[in-house]
Amino acid sequence: MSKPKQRSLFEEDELPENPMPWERESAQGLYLAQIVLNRPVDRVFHYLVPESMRSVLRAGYRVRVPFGRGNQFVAAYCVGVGPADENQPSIRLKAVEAILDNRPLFNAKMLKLTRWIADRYLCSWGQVLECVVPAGVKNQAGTRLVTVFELITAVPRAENEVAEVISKLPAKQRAVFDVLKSANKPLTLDELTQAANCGSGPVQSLKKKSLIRSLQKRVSQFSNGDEAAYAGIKKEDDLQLNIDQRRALDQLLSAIRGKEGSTFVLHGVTGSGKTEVYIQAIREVVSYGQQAIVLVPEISLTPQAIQRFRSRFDSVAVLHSHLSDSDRHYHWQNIAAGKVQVIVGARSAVFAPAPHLGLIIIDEEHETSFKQETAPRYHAREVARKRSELEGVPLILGSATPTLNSWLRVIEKKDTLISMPNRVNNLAMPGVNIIDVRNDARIRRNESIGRVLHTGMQHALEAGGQVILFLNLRGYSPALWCKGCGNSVTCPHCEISLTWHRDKNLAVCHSCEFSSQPPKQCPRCGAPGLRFVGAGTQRLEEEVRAKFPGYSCKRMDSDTMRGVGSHAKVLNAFAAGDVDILLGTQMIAKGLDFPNVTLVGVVDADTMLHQPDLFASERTFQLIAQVAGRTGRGMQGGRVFVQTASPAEPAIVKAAEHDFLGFSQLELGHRKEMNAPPYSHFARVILRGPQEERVQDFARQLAQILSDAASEKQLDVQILGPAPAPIIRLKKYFRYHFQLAAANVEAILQLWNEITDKLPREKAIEYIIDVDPVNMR
Ligand SMILES: Nc1ncnc2c1ncn2[C@@H]1O[C@H](COP(=O)(O)OP(=O)(O)OP(=O)(O)O)[C@@H](O)[C@H]1O
Ligand SMILES: [Zn+2]
Repeated sequence: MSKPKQRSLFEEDELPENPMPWERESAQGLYLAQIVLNRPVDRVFHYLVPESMRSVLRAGYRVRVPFGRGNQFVAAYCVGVGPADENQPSIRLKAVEAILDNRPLFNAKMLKLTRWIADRYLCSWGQVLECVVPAGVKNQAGTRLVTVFELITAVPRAENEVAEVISKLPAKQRAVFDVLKSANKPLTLDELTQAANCGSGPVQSLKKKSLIRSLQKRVSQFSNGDEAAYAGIKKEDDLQLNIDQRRALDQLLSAIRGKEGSTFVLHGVTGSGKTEVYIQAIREVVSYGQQAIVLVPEISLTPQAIQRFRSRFDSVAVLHSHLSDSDRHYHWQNIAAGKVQVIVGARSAVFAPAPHLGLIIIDEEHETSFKQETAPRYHAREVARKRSELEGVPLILGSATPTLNSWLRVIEKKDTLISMPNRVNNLAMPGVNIIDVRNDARIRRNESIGRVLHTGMQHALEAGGQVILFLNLRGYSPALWCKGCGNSVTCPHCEISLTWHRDKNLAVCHSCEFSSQPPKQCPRCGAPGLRFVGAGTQRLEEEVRAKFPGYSCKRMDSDTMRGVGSHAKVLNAFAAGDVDILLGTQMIAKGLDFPNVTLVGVVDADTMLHQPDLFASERTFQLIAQVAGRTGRGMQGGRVFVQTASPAEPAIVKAAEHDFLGFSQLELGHRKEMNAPPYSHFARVILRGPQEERVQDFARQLAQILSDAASEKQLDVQILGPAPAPIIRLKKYFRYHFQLAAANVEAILQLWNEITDKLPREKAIEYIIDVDPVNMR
């Protein structure tokens, strides 16, 4: 693998002042661009820079180059330019064919950051760069090329000659000429003919006389989405901070003023007012003319959350997944031009091209959606950490339930803890009751709402409060079960139970979206009469409507929330009190701040618990603590009922006690014993292919090679597995996996880099590597 040379990689001013003799020599001859492509191979290619591009082309530009034997033109990224060095054979070099944008897409810091991601997550630089630039920017969405006309000023003719030609122009041509002259900028044909009140003839004549010329110009036609976004939003003053908030802010301000690239873990209980602290910290950097990036989970990009930022700052760009290419391009340009104060967005907003970044914030830092599941498999938290270091700006990781990863860094004093242990306005944390449903007659009858939760809901609703019910399974029933053979019906392509969606009468695979009419007989044993067992949100909704007929109920899950704006509609209705009971999946678990919610029900706390997953306990704790946090945010207080069949489970008990410290101590103890993350790093190699045996064999082969290489190179990396992946069959492929485990991630990276070129290939078998995986399926 040819690693790029650091010397001429970034900006020209980083070149050594006194080049070596051979460099001086070749500098007179060849000028080369270092080019990376969106391919899985991490290699830098050298291309000649034609004379005409020399003064323009720099690192950070997107270019078009001929590639491969057929010399197909492909888009690629220039990561460095400079004179060829003596090792560079000059013959047979191809040349850059075109520069694709009129300004570089990356500055030196972004190039360093993306190079770091490629190294840290074992993918190619080109893949990272490709992922960082939105499609709308690449295809220049929302812009078009138009022909414009301008005066030719530098004419190679004597001035009096020109004056004479002009004085002899017919009236209409003269009018066109004068319009252009007084406009002092290029005009389109329409603009020109309208202002000169003529047809296109005179324009063409002037062109023939070489007095004017036409050229192509790219113009934007962005619809001004921002005005609409700001319509109806009243500007609001910052709140008066309470003591905890004040203390938190002061700590942050001193880091901001000291230009420290350090990380703060803001551990504030649910409802402690973290957002207000973020806002006032942003206020400081905005006052210096700098920008702030706020990362939030996609599902937390609620209208309520967006409004909180828009009501405080004049220009907030919200980057969510429903943006059109053109809107995304518009925001990118505005951000790059420094016109945006605050960028709020999901994972990929960590790459926002803010020119004067002052602060990065990650809210709900425990969310797994900050990890990207396709190449480049980066974690936005780690990328943000690196970016903050490179830019010398603080990073804030906020959560009521920080990850154990972040928490260990606090314990080890690598990051700084800021605590906000109390809710605002002296509100109490809600009381949480753990309900053991093992002996509940209703649950035994296959209902979802047990006796205690039912009574609780009744009281809350009668007192005029609102209720949130949380269930992490969508669909009607998560399984179609056969009495005959005791199996449930699985997807024909995946080893996953089909979920019955009653509204469409379809059995759906939640992994590959395969769907079919539910079979009448068991596909395995042929017995008739399959039973729908268990409950998802659809069935829960039905039960709620039947049991609480006088109250209005809305379901929020990815089935009901497909349309753009559907999310906003339901939340607005809930805020207005038009909805009494809101039920749903993860979507309703985070960030919502509705003071009238007096009861939260966790319908089944065990769904997360029994996953064959290292993080099952941590996720269960986070989820319950977060859902519980949605209540007691007003003067009426609030209660939480957690239904479970494992009432003694520490993750559940600690969440019920709002005891993050206790939970983290316990769980970190376990992890340490097992030498598991965050005490070690994992990289997961996942293989897939159409034939199980061959996938298994190949997995063994790879694992052996890696294990041999580790002992040969004396790298302290353990190979765990291979074993069938928890979902052994997915989308028609059989899957096996193994882990590389080490105390330091560098050892894993080094081992992989040593061996990756030498790994065998097997037709029809693909494999990937996922460093610091969060998804173990
Ligand atoms: N200093 C303050 N005075 C009065 N109200 C405040 C103050 N700070 C925040 N609030 C209000 O408290 C509520 C909770 O704040 P916020 O949503 O920021 O909490 P949070 O810490 O982010 O909670 P969660 O982790 O549950 O999302 C909001 O309605 C906010 O407007
Ligand atoms: Zn499937």
